Amino acid sequence: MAGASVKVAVRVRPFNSREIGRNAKCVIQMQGNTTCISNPKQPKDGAKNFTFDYSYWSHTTPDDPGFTSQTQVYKDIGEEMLLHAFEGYNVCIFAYGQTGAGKSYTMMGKQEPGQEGIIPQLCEDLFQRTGENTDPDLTYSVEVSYMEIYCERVRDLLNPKSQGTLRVREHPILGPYVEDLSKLAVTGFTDIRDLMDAGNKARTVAATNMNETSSRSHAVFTIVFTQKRRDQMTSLDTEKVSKISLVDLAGSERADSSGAKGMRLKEGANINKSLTTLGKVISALAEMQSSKKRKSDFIPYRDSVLTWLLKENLGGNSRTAMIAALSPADINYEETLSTLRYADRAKQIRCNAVINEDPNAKLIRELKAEVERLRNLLFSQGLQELLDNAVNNNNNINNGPGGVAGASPSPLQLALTSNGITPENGPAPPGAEPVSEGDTPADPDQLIEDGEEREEGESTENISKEEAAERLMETEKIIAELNETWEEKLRKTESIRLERESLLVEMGVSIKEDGGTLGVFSPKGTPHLVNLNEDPLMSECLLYYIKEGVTRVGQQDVDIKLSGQFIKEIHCVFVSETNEQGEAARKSVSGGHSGAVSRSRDLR
Ligand SMILES: Nc1ncnc2c1ncn2[C@@H]1O[C@H](COP(=O)(O)OP(=O)(O)OP(=O)(O)O)[C@@H](O)[C@H]1O
Repeated sequence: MAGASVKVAVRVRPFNSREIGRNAKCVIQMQGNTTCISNPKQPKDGAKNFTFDYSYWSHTTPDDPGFTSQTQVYKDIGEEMLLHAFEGYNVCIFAYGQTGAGKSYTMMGKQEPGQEGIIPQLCEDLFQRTGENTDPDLTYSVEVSYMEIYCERVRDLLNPKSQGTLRVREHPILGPYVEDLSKLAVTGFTDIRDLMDAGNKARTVAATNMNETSSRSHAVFTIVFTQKRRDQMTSLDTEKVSKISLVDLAGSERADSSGAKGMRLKEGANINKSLTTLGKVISALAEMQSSKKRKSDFIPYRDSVLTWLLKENLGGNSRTAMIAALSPADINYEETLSTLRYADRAKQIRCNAVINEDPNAKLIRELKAEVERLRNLLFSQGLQELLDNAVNNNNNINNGPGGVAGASPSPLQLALTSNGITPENGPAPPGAEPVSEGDTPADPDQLIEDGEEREEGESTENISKEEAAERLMETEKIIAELNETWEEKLRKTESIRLERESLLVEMGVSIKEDGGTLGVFSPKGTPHLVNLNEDPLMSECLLYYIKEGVTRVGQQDVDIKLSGQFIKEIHCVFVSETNEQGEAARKSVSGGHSGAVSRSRDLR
């Protein structure tokens, strides 16, 4: 398995209504695994051919023999990656492409038969397979996290309490990770589907509140899949843990072609920072393969949060697949060509995946050794008294879980803070306000600085007492997390679920079914209107359900009349975001609009 290439697929979608309205021409052709793109402006320029592991033709309808369905894409890519996860490898599937090219459709899809994307199909398949297990010595556990990276900041999509930005940190043993990102225990497909829905909803709501659109953020859905086998003779357990990372990247269009201005342009620059860095990482990895000269420390993983967190998946310990989503339309020729080139480069990346056998025992051993080293260091700096206190009181490290990680401060934390050791960038001191957005951004510049000061895996010999104290707390917290029992994880998941539900009700984003009324409710007078539009360039309908009656949106009155579960009438005039020429597209809607209702059903 070592040295396997990144699997690369491209997929072309049908024309959307805007493209049909403009009489768009299809510039993509596919034959076997070859994709051909022709330049609409310079037919003489000749067509360009690219070969990938898969070229998926989804431009037509299922009755076309060459058509590739959601099921087929899952079978080729999702299932293969899931099987690698069962073998114990880390796996990653990421979707790349211009806004509206079909990334979310391929990854998430729609909640309609035959329209589910890779993520729900993979989750269902995972539980189908684990449910078929008849070996009493083999048990499985599944944990899920879902985060969004927007403008280089990380948000937890599953934990309503986590309102601000999470810190991206580096641990000398574990590598890059997101501090305090919730990892929720799930016991079946329904659990995971509910979390997926909750996360998608949180993503849309957050985007609406901040006047963004979800196409500007990267969404990373992670499944930690653990297989535990009991050896009857020794009564010892061995574990294989694989991390399944499923990534829906932000739209890849360049700022100038999306007509972005002002704030949008700035956002674009930040998003492009992640995507540009991803491009640089892919190029550097490809070059490393071809020249065999450069060392991996040349790869600019640290230059963006996205590449830093996906480090293992890009050329490291992972089996990785990339799906590039293509627009078929002539108007998008330049962007589509650039997507094809990007995908072509990704083909050259090779990853060195290894089976993650028994990492917990090894990890805990290594982490304990690290704690020992750090203690010795603090001891040598005259902090013996502090350490004695901590050792006497702290049973987190040596005697199993002393409580849920991230809950109250440990005796060691208290001892360190009472001795005035609260490192500048360390965890918040006990009783401190939660980290608010802007306080500790996951700033890649900071990551670079950190990297310059402390190289990966560097020993503890040369670090200051502040750093040692910080690292000690960090390691202690990680050990507590690793020691958490499955029951504790389930309890934590349930309490977060209850919090999430009550928060959504408070925010007015909930579904109430009293005699068929379906919508977004507002018990506290908070916004009645949630914009669930995913694609600003496709101006079919920007406004989604609300309460019956007139709602004022900016300068607009939106008048909605309901009939059972259907919007009977909707009257409004709205100005969409800029179209690709940078003009504001104005459109009025009136009359019945059942489409809006079917989208609002996605809120369920
Ligand atoms: N293969 C496909 N078959 C049918 N419809 C598709 C396909 N791919 C995309 N679409 C439709 O095209 C629209 C845009 O797709 P999608 O939202 O997946 O784009 P995206 O690349 O994720 O955009 P964004 O960057 O905004 O998230 C959606 O309405 C989606 O349902």
